[in-house]
Amino acid sequence: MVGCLTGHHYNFVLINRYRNGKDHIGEHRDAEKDLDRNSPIVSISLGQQRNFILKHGESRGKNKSKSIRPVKLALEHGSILLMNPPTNEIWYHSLPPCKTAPGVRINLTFRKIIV
Ligand SMILES: O=C(O)CCC(=O)C(=O)O
Ligand SMILES: [Fe+2]
Repeated sequence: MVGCLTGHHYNFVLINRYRNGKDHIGEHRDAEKDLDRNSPIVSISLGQQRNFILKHGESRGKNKSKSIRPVKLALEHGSILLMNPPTNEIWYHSLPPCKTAPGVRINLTFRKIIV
């Protein structure tokens, strides 16, 4: 299904389970060894809605060289988010804690690894 929707093939799925709003993931770029940089990364969200934040790599920290505003996306149940290349090279992403989110969220990310 994800392959049909996006026109790409994936051979790796990472599943994250966030028990409640305390569980979170800090700013990062996806950096699996041998991740195919030409393939989109597809994220499917199930359960509790949470915010997903994208921060431009040059607009982070004390020595930032640009002032590009972060992008906040509310990932609701059943949503599909595509990070097309080169998004993951340029932007960092995170799922911050959220006090008002009591429920469980499951996230699946489909990726392509060069084998
Ligand atoms: O849960 C999410 O929406 C993001 C997960 C993520 O960034 C990751 O597993 O690398
Ligand atoms: Fe990630």
